[in-house]
Amino acid sequence: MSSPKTIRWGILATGGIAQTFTKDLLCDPKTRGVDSIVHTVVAAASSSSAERAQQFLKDVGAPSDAKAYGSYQDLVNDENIDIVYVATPHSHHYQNAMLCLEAGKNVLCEKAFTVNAAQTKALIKKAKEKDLFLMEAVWTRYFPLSIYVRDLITSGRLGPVHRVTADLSMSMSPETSFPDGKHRMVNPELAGGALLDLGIYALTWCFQTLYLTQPESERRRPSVQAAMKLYPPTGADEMTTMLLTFPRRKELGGDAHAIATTAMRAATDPDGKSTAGPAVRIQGEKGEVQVFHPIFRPTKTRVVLKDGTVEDKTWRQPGPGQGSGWQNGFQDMVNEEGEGHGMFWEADEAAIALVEGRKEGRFEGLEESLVIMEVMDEVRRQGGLRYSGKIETTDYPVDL
Ligand SMILES: NC(=O)C1=CN([C@@H]2O[C@H](COP(=O)(O)OP(=O)(O)OC[C@H]3O[C@@H](n4cnc5c(N)ncnc54)[C@H](OP(=O)(O)O)[C@@H]3O)[C@@H](O)[C@H]2O)C=CC1
Ligand SMILES: O=C1OC[C@@H](O)[C@H](O)[C@H]1O
Repeated sequence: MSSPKTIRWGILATGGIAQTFTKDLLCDPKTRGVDSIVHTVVAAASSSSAERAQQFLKDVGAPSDAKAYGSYQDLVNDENIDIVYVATPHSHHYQNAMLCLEAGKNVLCEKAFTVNAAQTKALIKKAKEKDLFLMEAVWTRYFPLSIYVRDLITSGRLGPVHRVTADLSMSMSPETSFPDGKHRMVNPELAGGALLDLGIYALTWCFQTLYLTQPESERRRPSVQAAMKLYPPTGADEMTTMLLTFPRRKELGGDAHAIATTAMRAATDPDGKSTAGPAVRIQGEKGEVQVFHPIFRPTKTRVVLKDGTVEDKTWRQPGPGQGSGWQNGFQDMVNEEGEGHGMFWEADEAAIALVEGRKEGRFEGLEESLVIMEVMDEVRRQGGLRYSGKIETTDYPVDL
């Protein structure tokens, strides 16, 4: 067997998810059955200071020779980096990812990919022009649990799937959690709001079950009807409801419906024990598969079939992780002792793609990311949510 290829990561930004992701990168891939690659962190950059980047590298346990930069430009100039993970707020993804691509770096960029579809299109064009890898970091798509659910659909075990409902709602008060309105969840200057932050996971479940599972030539953009409730102090959306119709040929089951919902004040799982039921239901002619909250990092599925079958499964993340989960200003997530968080699956996918010379992820290609952005554009149009010109623009570079 040939020795594993080392992929050298640069981390752009040092906030909450950058920490969680980087700790996961440093979990040994062999513990999850991956032996063709290993990850290393060669540098991190903070827009605030090199000292902050240095502290970050220490906190995550990066190799002692990893470089700390005080600007994103310095990071992308580093010739020892194979791929950059972009972990800034939504508003900054377009400018930051473009900075990386312009400098010839492959990119894994946090969700939501960009603020709008035009920006996603421009990134795709640039990546193709430069022959670089580009992927939206929708980590959940790469979980074994997601692969299992998609296999249930494509194997025909559920029969033709006609409807999917998916909800990610958090049970919190924005007034209490974000009193000054500056947090990225509610701040329009950071492209905040429920849709781009949380609703994208509800859409992810609709898309990975009703779109990705279709033969490529049969995938069609769904039509959309949407309602949005805006949060008066800032104008970001606090609750968004989407009804999608996925066009499908009669022989493949005909049109399928999906309802994707997200809200700050309501709760998918009020008691934290799933007593209220599943967060996602994928319903076919022979029965359904259910996925339980939280749908960004689910650990539990249930298959319920008309023939009386009930199959429960628990999906723990491999380790050895640094145990902590993460804390993002309104919600803590504590992992089981020794577990990783689960962000390594997407990192493995990106690394393996680099080794294989692929330019996109397998479980959410760039075309699908673009269609999802188009859907979110339409939802925002119907709901009356527009961000400032400076963060909706495709101009580059723009100082944010
Ligand atoms: N996949 C997942 O599970 C999760 C994904 N996310 C996504 O990750 C991204 C970042 O979220 P999160 O890490 O929670 O956010 P944080 O606010 O914790 O971190 C964002 C970082 O971005 C950098 N940054 C650059 N410009 C700005 C600015 N104007 N305002 C604020 N920060 C800025 C800062 O790093 P520095 O000073 O070092 O430059 C900051 O620490 C978002 O896209 C979010 O949707 C978030 C949580 C979970
Ligand atoms: O991606 C995410 O997943 C978990 C949420 O709590 C977080 O706000 C969001 O950005």
